[in-house]
Amino acid sequence: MKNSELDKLDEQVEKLDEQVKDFNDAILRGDDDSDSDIEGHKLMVGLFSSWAKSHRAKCEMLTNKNKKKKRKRREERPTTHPRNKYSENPPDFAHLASLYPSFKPFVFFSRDGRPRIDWTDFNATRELTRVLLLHDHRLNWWIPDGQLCPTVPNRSNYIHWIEDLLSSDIIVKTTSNGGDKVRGFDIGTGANCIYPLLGASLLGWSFVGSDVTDVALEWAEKNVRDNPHILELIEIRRVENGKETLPLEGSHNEMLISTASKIDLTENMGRETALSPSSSSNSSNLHPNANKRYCGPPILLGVVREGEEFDFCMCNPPFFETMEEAGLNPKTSCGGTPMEMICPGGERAFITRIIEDSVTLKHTFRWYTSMVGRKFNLKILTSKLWEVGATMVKTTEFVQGQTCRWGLAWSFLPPAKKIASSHVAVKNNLSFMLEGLDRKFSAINVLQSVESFFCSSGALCNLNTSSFTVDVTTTKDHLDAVLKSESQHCGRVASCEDVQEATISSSCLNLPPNNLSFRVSVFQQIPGTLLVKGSLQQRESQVSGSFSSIFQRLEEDLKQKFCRRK
Ligand SMILES: C[S@@+](CC[C@H](N)C(=O)[O-])C[C@H]1O[C@@H](n2cnc3c(N)ncnc32)[C@H](O)[C@@H]1O
Repeated sequence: MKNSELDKLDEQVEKLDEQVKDFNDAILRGDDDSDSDIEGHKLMVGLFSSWAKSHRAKCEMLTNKNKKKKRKRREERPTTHPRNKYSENPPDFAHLASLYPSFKPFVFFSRDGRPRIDWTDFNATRELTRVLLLHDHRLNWWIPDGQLCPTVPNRSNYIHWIEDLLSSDIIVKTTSNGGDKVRGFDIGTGANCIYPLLGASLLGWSFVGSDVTDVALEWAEKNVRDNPHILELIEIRRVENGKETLPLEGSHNEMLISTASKIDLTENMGRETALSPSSSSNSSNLHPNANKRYCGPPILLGVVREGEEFDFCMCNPPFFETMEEAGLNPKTSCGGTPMEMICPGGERAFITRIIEDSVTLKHTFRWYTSMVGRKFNLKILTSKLWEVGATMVKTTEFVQGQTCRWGLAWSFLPPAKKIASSHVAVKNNLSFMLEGLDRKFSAINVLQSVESFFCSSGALCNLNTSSFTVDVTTTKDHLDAVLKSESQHCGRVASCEDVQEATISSSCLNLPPNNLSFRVSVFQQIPGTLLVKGSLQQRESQVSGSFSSIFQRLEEDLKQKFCRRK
């Protein structure tokens, strides 16, 4: 409700109150109307007045609530990746216009004096992308009219997220790929070839970029050739279309098949997911496209060559099923032809095929990743990944203006054994695996044990069985007590691999003066394996050392209680 509407309600309440006053005066004066009439009117108006007041109060409460909700949503929204060139310095249109005359005609100044471009003008968005790639990345770039035009800040986020995945220790590192050299595979690189261009110029990665259409292949190759400094790093590869064809606009439904092929991933998945324990398989049947299968050209299988290995694959899939769906955002014009934007079954079918391929290709890639356009699909795809035995599934959110997309990553490599080790002591997020769990133990038993581990020292704990989390708040004294009591198990602790950390005593810890608040979450990985994650709520670096130590103690405690000795 707007403030002007609240003002109107105020006016009405005021008028009704005035009428009640008039009636009171009339009664006091003993006016001609019979007393009972006046009393009746007064009662009615009085009732109206109190109804209007309570209605007004409710409206105000709702308005405030909505405002708070909106503010909270804005604050909670993840921002640009911190290493993204544009996170602190968004593109300065006026400056770019002064440097690049071809960009100048597209820049205008709004009433508040800020330089703007018309996001619904394809030529403007294409020219912006061209000058940003040239100015900030020294890349020569162009695409023909109507082809999908990428926004540089947004595409950079995906590259930096992959960089994070590759540098994290959550899955074992493979060395077969020649040490530090990173090699990626961009599924559907498009005419714009944006990911290989950014990955090669920002980070020196090499790429295979695949595509199916002549125009994409021709222009991707041209964009690579026009940048001789990274020419050697990028190979553009044609996907042979074979017998299967991409849909013509409006005719895709006939091309969808619902019968099982080599692995039927469209079956119900009756299992909790790490993303949301409540996103059960049944939800997959709510969607009209639940069982539609991708039947276009090959994606990875048949395109990746014998003996090839990659650190990652990435994909900005054709998100939509129809062009009507694709053109839903009237606020921007980033182009996009049917071949780029749509596929039978939409993104869910396309990514499901990547998952199927990954089950066969397994360790050919260290990380498989894809963008996902709908949160609903993210949940379903995450379920599928656990079902097919991925050892690790990670998700993230990419926000660009009003558009929200998700990143999905998975791997079949073994998770790294000891994640809470000394070199990650300064991190705010820690995790470890509980492997070889006895059948009789579930995630709930582990959660309860986490709760009693901290509660026994007087720490405040809040166990939430629907989100599978325990929120812990400890004071310095509680923390001291936990660490002291645990150090009594020193004989056992000292015998474990990470002697360096196990010998830390509570007295030599730099305990934080204030409370330490963190969340412990438990996720089902595969049967008999749980992932335990700890997220520190504070950002101060001085508390993360204590957090790491306490988390290490928790790991020892849980492993002793739940894991079978090998
Ligand atoms: C949404 S566009 C992404 C283009 C570019 N990567 C980007 O982010 O702007 C999807 C691309 O996938 C391509 N494509 C569709 N099916 C494919 C397949 N089976 N293998 C490789 N590319 C495919 C389309 O031709 C299109 O260029």
